[in-house]
Amino acid sequence: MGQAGNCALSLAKVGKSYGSVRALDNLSFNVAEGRFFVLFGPSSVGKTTTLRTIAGLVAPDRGRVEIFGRDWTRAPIAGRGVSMVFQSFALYPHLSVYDNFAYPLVEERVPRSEIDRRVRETAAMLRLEPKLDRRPGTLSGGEQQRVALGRSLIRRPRILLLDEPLTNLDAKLRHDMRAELKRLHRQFGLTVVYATPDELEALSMGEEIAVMRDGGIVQIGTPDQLYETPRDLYVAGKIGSPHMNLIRGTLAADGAGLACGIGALPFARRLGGAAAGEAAVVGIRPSDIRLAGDGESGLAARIAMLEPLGDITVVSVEAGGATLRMVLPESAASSLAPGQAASVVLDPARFHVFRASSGQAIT
Ligand SMILES: Nc1ncnc2c1ncn2[C@@H]1O[C@H](COP(=O)(O)OP(=O)(O)OP(=O)(O)O)[C@@H](O)[C@H]1O
Repeated sequence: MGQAGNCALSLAKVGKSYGSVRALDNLSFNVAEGRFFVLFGPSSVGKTTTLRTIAGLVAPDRGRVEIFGRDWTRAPIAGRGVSMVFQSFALYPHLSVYDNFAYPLVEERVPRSEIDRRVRETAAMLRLEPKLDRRPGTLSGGEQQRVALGRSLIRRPRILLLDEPLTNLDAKLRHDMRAELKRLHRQFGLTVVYATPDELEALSMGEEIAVMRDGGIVQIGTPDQLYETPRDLYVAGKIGSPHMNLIRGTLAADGAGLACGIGALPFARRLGGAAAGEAAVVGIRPSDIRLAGDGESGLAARIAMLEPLGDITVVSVEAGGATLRMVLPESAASSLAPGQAASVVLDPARFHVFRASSGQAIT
């Protein structure tokens, strides 16, 4: 975790509509200074509109935006100390890397010698010193992305907004840039708000992740919190790969288990606050299912499919009309074959139980 200091950014009940489209709906969250904060959700969920609202490019219809304790809801863009890197890098193609970096400072009428010092400092930070004379068109995608970052960083923003900055890069470069961004964040204690639809990016970079849906936030937490205690089925389905297995059924009269197609699933402990006979969904992570040991009783199943992924294998089994996915070490899966009978054990201590009606977790 970054140092949880002052509140760098606070959005309270922000709303923004475009005609009948509610881009942002009662959106609230705080970001502590120095934090790497991720807005995570699929396309059209409102991530870009949120960033544009923070940057001052969008005026919200309702709510309040505070940056370091000051109200910026209806204030102009300038002076916020916020800089945004867009998904399309939007570099000046006819200018060298040096001049792309220098441009924002020239606009701010910073003295020439100071510009030169900061351009070189920024280039060093992004390992772009040998490329300063080149034009963007002659750089690789990753280098262009670093130039776009540099152009934002050179203004020394207090808050850096990144809108799906790695989308246009190939897989290897994305990996390198994730590490690069984390390094920059750590080294300079930047406050970052990072929008992405990519689960891996969100989990690997975010110290805190806001899971967005329909212009609002469903849950905010650390990667561990979202993984261990998803608030509802939406979050449960978005965090964790392969996805959580979902088994539908009805709650037993004593709240101590689920009656479902694969039989009675006893819970590790009785659930309070749930009605007997209520339709419910039990979620089980693929890593919380294993093969039964010798002589151990388990659920009768049949191997349906094996997906080897190096060290681990994703094994799909069929049991009682349901398909369950489990993750096994490669060594444990190597002797398995599709069609073979298997006995599997589900860990009741790791069950996640949700109301079928609302999708909310029952705790
Ligand atoms: N200027 C605009 N005019 C009309 N509708 C808009 C405008 N900006 C955003 N919207 C709509 O608001 C909703 C949220 O858009 P937004 O770009 O914030 O989503 P997003 O989560 O960033 O999506 P993506 O991952 O595809 O970039 C969408 O339905 C979008 O079509």
